[in-house]
Amino acid sequence: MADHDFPVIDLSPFFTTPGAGDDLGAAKRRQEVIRRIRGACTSAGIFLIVNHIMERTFGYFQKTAALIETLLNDALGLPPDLLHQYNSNRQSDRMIAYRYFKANHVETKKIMMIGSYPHKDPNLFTLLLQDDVGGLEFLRNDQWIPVTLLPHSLVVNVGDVLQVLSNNEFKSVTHRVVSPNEKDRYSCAFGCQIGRDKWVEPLPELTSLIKAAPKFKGFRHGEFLQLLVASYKPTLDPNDTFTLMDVVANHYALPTSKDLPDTTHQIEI
Ligand SMILES: O=C(O)CCC(=O)C(=O)O
Ligand SMILES: [Fe+2]
Repeated sequence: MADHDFPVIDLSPFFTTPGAGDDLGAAKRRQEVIRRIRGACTSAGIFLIVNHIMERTFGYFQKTAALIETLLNDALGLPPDLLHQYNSNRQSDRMIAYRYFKANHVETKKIMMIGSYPHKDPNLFTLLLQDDVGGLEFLRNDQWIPVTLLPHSLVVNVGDVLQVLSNNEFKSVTHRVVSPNEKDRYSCAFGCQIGRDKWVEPLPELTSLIKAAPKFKGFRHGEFLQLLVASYKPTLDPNDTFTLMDVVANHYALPTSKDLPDTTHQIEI
């Protein structure tokens, strides 16, 4: 994927006032947004949104996440509001502010990663606000690709839970942050989470109801999180290899999931 075709999705059709003229045009533009979100989620699992209403508060992230959840719902062709009903308890959502120190703050520059090791987000999706320093990268076809930097944009990452609910239609994206050289980097992540006791399995609307085989067996989210923690072996030793275990693919994929990616990436840091 070349830098210029990183999916950048303009949400302005969702902020026009109904009745303010050209409603038909706005409806078409909304459909086009949903089509492009589907394209981004079925391939890279990551995209940028622009022209949303921008603030840095928890409430703002919650509102934006609710809109994104609706768009993901529609992009999967689900009955209206189904993802919202599945995930109506918002108590697990969380917002984290990060500071990544520039590389020459650490003892050796051989340690490339000091902030975020390669990982997939264990949630429905994450919204990410980053500054202009850069360093966020995602994995596609075994290549690390920098996420395009655009002022006033938010990154949307598909997470593991959405990959399973969608029966592998949407891909959870592997990403990392490479520590900056010149300046410290600041970012803010909002995770659209589910509770630990929530049951996760491919949605019947995308399996039994359309006579498609489920590609994952069901699991309790808390059990999945435990396996995930046990499988993470990050290290600050530059000679070590960090092994990223894809818990979803390794523990829950059913033999029908022929199109699942490789289960383990060996990543040199
Ligand atoms: O700081 C970033 O850009 C990435 C943070 C991240 O990957 C996460 O919170 O899951
Ligand atoms: Fe992440």
